[in-house]
Amino acid sequence: MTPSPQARRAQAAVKAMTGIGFSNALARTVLKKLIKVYENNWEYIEAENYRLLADSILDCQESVGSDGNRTDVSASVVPELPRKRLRRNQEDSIPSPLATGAFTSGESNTRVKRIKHVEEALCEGESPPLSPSMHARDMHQVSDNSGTLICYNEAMIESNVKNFQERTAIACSSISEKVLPDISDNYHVPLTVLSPHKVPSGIKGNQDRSRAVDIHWPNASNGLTNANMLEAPSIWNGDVSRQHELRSEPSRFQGRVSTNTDIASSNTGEVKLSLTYISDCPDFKAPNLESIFKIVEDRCLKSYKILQPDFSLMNIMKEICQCAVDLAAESDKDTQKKVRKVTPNGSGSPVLHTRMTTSSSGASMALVALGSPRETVNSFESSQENDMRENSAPEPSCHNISQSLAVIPLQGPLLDESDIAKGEERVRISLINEFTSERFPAYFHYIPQNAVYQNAYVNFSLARIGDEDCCLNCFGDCLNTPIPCACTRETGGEFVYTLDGLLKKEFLDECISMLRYPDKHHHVYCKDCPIEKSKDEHRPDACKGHLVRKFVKECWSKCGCSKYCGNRVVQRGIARNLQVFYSAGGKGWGLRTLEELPRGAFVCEYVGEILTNIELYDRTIKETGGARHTYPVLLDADWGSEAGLRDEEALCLDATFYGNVGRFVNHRCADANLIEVPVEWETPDHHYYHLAFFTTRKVEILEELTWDYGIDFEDLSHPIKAFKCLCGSKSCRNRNRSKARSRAPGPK
Ligand SMILES: C[S@@+](CC[C@H](N)C(=O)[O-])C[C@H]1O[C@@H](n2cnc3c(N)ncnc32)[C@H](O)[C@@H]1O
Repeated sequence: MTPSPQARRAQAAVKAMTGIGFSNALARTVLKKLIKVYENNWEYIEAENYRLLADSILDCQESVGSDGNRTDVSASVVPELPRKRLRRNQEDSIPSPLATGAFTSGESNTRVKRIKHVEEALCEGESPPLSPSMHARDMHQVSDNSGTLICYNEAMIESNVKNFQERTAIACSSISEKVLPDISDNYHVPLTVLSPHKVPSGIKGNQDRSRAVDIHWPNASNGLTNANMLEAPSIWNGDVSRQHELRSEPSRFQGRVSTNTDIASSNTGEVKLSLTYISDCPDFKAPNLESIFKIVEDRCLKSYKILQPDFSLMNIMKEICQCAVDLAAESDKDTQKKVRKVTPNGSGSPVLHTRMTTSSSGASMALVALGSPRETVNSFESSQENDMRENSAPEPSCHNISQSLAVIPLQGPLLDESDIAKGEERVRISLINEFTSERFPAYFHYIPQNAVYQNAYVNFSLARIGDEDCCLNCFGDCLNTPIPCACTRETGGEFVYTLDGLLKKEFLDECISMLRYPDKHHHVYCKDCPIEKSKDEHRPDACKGHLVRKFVKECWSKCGCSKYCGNRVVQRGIARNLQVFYSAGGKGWGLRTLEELPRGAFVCEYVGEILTNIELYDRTIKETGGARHTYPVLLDADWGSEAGLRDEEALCLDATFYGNVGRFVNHRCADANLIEVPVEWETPDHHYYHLAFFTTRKVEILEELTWDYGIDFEDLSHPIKAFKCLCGSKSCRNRNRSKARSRAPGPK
């Protein structure tokens, strides 16, 4: 009788096993279990010349412990069904050690196969299928003549390696040809060093909340340190769910190297772009990433006739990130037909925020994608699901060296919809989008007070505050004393606040008039204007003039009054009910009030990083080619009063990366309901001061808060490109170009 196909396959499997020295009985027993567990799915059993079967038999042999006691074969030997075959493509190109006949049996065979098995599990992100009897010492350092292959710490093995992040050491290096003589070198060289706990250099502040990622670009010639290699698996953690082969055009170098470029995204929202070299040439060295970028840029400039002088591959990378964001938002729009109200704990829409930062040294870069990882994946899910199971992301392994660019999401919620200020303000400030699927604004770090970025000279010292600049002998509330204290010197011997904490009418009127009708007010002209210098350092134009602004001077720590003194309004922070909301009409996110505000009410400060003018220039021009809208505000209220302002004294506030709710206030030409007023307290020196928003009129509940950025929409030479104004004001300067006026360079 002709054996059934199933029987024929079983016979072949057993024959293969006896052929390499296993007993017929054991092979049959284990095979039976495998067939059962894998539900007759022979594909797994037959793969790589029955590698799974061979490994299971080896484990079975070991499970007959050193004490001679046999453990239950079904429980301990047969591995669980594999969840995903992440490296199938690569494995296909690598002959199985069994197939090559490189190993016979015995200890070295067992060891190498185990290594391979563990290594495969690493790449798949599964816990390595260590048998319970495997001794920690076996894996603590598995090495042979070729050097260290894999190291685990004992604790991890004992806990059956549940979590890769608990791993303290996994070091990989190439398996030498002595060990795997016929394995083609498959260079999958990581260009990146990924650490989810590092903050990009150049970014200061609360570092552990930021949880951004540093991506370094080591020279391939330097190679990766083992430490570098340690981190990659924990990030990918095996749940790569989606992979797109962007291009699979093997470009032949010296006839023996081909490359693959893949994009993969994981269930946790990571996006990984990887460039894989496949070479059978033993001397092949992966090139340095910067050189690759340079060549690609040159080629693009030539072949694609790209004209922008600031074209760079990094910008293209940023574009890719931006497209991912747009696509995610688009795809969500399609799936959500109705507008949804975002509730604090509600499940939101897919959104991926991207941001790039460059360190001042330029040696490292970070591409950070932020958002709701699960949802990000959802946005891609429907169409490509099956592809992803088949084509999985190549992962670094002992015989693979990988080069990759990775976009890593921050873990956990980034912005809290119930309080975007993260508890940093006296009041909660909620966030809502009733119009689009965008759940959060682009990433920024909330700070309630200004913070120096790097070089700005901001010196707060009690010694620098003279007796004439504080009210040492006051007590309680200065506003209640019959004679105005020394702190009113700046404002002509009068407090500018009413007993209700509002700006007095006369003071407010003058501030408004100054900004709305600048030509009627006094200007000063710098000898060496920092703005003009930042445009052209060697041949700066003459200063266009700066308004001499009116300052509010609040009492402070050196004063004798209490913290609740009526002359301390801005420094006590936000007291009104505000909300960040998605504004209709194309202006993006904005700020509105949830309570009625009287005229002259303090709303919030404009908080950001304190930068020197040069730093601002570097940030906006050198790093982004001027294409990005940042949020800089010049602190030029007193620039003209000093000849030869030093760079570290010509300051501005940039709320792009760090800021408070002030960064959401949109622009309105001429008749905005907020006005920015310079306020000093910690220093009498006007290089640095606070910018506080006060209402110019009564503002209704839910009304959007706006201020006039002072943009000259006609000044096309300004380094920071203006946007197309959608303020809707009758006096919009962008629409009535002839009426456009120049105030401070904009956006201010
Ligand atoms: C300080 S931010 C305001 C918050 C911003 N809307 C957001 O979504 O983050 C300034 C940016 O908002 C947009 N914007 C503000 N006012 C606008 C207006 N009147 N018309 C069009 N866009 C505006 C511009 O993109 C500008 O660069």
